[in-house]
Amino acid sequence: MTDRLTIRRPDDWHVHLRDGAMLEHVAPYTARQFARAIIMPNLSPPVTTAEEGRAYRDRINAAVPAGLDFTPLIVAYLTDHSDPDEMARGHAEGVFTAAKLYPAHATTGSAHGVTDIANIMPVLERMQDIGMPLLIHGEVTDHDVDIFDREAVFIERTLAPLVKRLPALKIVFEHITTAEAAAFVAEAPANVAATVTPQHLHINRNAMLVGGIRPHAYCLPVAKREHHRLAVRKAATSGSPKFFLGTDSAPHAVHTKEASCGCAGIFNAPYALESYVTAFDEDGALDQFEGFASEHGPRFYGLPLNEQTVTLERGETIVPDRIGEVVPFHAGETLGWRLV
Ligand SMILES: NC(=O)N[C@@H](CC(=O)O)C(=O)O
Ligand SMILES: [Zn+2]
Ligand SMILES: [Zn+2]
Repeated sequence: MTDRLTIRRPDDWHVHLRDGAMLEHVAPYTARQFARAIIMPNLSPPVTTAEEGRAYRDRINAAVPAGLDFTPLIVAYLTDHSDPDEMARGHAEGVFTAAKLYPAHATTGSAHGVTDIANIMPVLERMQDIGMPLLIHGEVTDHDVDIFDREAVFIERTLAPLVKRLPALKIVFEHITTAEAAAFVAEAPANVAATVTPQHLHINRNAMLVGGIRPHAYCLPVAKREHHRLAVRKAATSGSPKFFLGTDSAPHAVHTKEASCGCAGIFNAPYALESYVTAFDEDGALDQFEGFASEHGPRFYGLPLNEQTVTLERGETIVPDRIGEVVPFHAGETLGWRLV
C-alpha cells in the first residue's frame, strides 16, 4: 500500500478566483497547491479585452502571498461581439492563454455570453489558426431541455458539429459530468480534452437532494446520476492524456448559497489535492494521479511541466465547516490524505 506520493507540482486548469475581497480570501488556497492556474473570466463585468486581462492578472498577483510561486493564466470571455483581432493580439502578447465560451445564461456570470455560436465563428477560426485553445461550458440553455440533459444535448447540437467544422481547434470541454461527455472526449481527436472537478468524482445528484436540499453540493453542470459519476471517474483515472485536473473551485458567500435562489458553485480549492487523491486511491489508481494532476494539462496547452514537487501522505485532513464567509467542499468531513 502506498502511503506517500511525491509528484510534480500540479496545475489547476479551471478555477474562479473572483475579484476584490473574495480574491484576497481565496487566492492563497490555490497558490499554495498549484504552480499555475487557468483563471476563469466570468467577473462582472467580464474580462473581454487584453487590457482588462492584464489588469486582472496584476490584481491576482497582488493577492498571492509573497513567497508562493504561482502563475495565473488569463482567459478571455467570449461575447457575441468578440473581435478576432483583439483575441489574437491578447494571445500574441501573452495575456490570453485561451478564450472561454459561456452559452448566454448557462451558469453563474454568463449573462454576457454567446447567444449563438454562429456569432463567434470568425473568432473561432482565428483561434484555430493561431493555436489558441477554446474552453467551453458545455450546456445548452433551451428551456425545453431538462437541466440534467443539458450537457449531453450540447454535445449533439453544438460540440460535435463544431469539432467537425473546425477539426484543428484545440478545445477543452470543461468540468464534464456525464458518461456521454467522457465517451465523446475519449473518442475525439487529440486536440479535444476535458477537465474534471473533485465534486464530480465524489458526488452524484443524491448528495444535493436526499434528506433535505443541500445548496453547497449545487454547481453547474449539476451532478448527475451515479452511473455518470462512475464514467467520469473512470475517464479521469484511466491515464488517458485527454483528461486533466480543473477544480472549478467557485466560491460564493454563504448567504448567497443558502437562499431561496441559491448560486451555483462549489468552493473546493482549500483541500483540492486531498480530495482528488482520495478518489484515485479509492479506485486503485494512485499511479495515474501525477499524469492527471501535473502532466496531461501542460502537454495539452503546450506548456512546460513543472519541475518542483509536492508530497501527499496518508493521514487525517479535517475539513472545517466554514472558511471565512464560504462553506468548503467536504465541510465537516475527514479526508484520508494530507498535503505535506
Ligand atoms: N460551476 C459553477 O457552478 N459556477 C461557476 C461557473 C461555472 O463554472 O459554470 C461560478 O462562477 O460560480
Ligand atoms: Zn462552467
Ligand atoms: Zn467554472
